[in-house]
Amino acid sequence: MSAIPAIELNDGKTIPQLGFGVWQIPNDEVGRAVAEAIGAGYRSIDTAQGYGNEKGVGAAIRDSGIARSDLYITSKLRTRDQGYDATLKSFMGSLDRLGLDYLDLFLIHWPVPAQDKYSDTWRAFVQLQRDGRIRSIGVSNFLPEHLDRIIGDSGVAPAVNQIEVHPEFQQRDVRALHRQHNIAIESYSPLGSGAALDNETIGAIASKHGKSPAQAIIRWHLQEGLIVIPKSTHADRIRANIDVFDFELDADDMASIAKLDRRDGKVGSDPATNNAIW
Ligand SMILES: NC(=O)C1=CN([C@@H]2O[C@H](COP(=O)(O)OP(=O)(O)OC[C@H]3O[C@@H](n4cnc5c(N)ncnc54)[C@H](OP(=O)(O)O)[C@@H]3O)[C@@H](O)[C@H]2O)C=CC1
Ligand SMILES: O=C1CO[C@H](CO)[C@@H](O)[C@@H]1O
Repeated sequence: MSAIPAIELNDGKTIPQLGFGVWQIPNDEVGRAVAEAIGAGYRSIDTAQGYGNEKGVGAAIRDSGIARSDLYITSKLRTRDQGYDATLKSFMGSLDRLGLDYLDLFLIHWPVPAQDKYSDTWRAFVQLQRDGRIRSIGVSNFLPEHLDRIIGDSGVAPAVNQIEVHPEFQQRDVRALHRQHNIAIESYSPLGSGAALDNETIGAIASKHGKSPAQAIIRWHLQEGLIVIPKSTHADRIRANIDVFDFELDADDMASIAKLDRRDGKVGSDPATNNAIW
């Protein structure tokens, strides 16, 4: 089993570059998937309050027998709990459901500009980090204007912005801006929620290396310096998605994938307008 590389964050902490996402895995099924993932060598798990499966994730990590310090657990604050006091309370709910006394990473799930609470919410995140309850604090689905506002108001830049990135939606201009603030990008829906797996170019590159399309795409994220959190409920796919450290995409492969970027390649919601209950 190859070691998963670590990415250094702007707060001096590190995060495994490859983790396991659990969106759409029900609470009573997530334990089996997380156990498979940990057995396969994943150490980082990405959940969210809105996924409704923090309890199942917590039980699985306790049952795994892996030391807490060797695991990296991320959750995300749901939209309806934004605001300074509500955030402090809601975060304790996550710890309780997960059965943990700290999180490695906690993210504001969506900025939801219409409710205009994300700056106060971020101040609560900064406080929770100072109190030692969260190792690293970050955001998700934040656009550059949302980042500017929280950094301006608090003086603290998030360590991570978790956003949609995959070969058909590469966000190269946004990624360049993040590099200026030294904010790491975590690619969500890294396989385009499955949609990017049928791409012919990806298929040809995968065949050339004797790998699957998912493995070729995950390798692309790693070589782009992105943190990547593919999801699967199938044991064979969970294992295959981490078996990506014995090959390398070459410059031609990377150049071909760069051309797959499309303005309309997005599979998730638009952060400027999304007011979903997450
Ligand atoms: N912050 C945010 O707003 C968001 C965060 N996320 C996070 O990102 C994670 C990953 O994104 P997600 O949208 O789930 O989608 P992914 O891009 O990880 O794709 C998952 C889909 O691909 C399939 N799949 C996975 N591996 C393989 C494989 N090796 N071969 C064939 N098919 C495969 C899965 O099917 P199957 O399960 O049947 O194997 C599933 O349908 C989420 O679980 C969540 O943690 C996602 C969306 C938004
Ligand atoms: O985390 C999430 C899972 O996917 C959903 C659909 O794109 C998102 O809305 C949500 O933020």
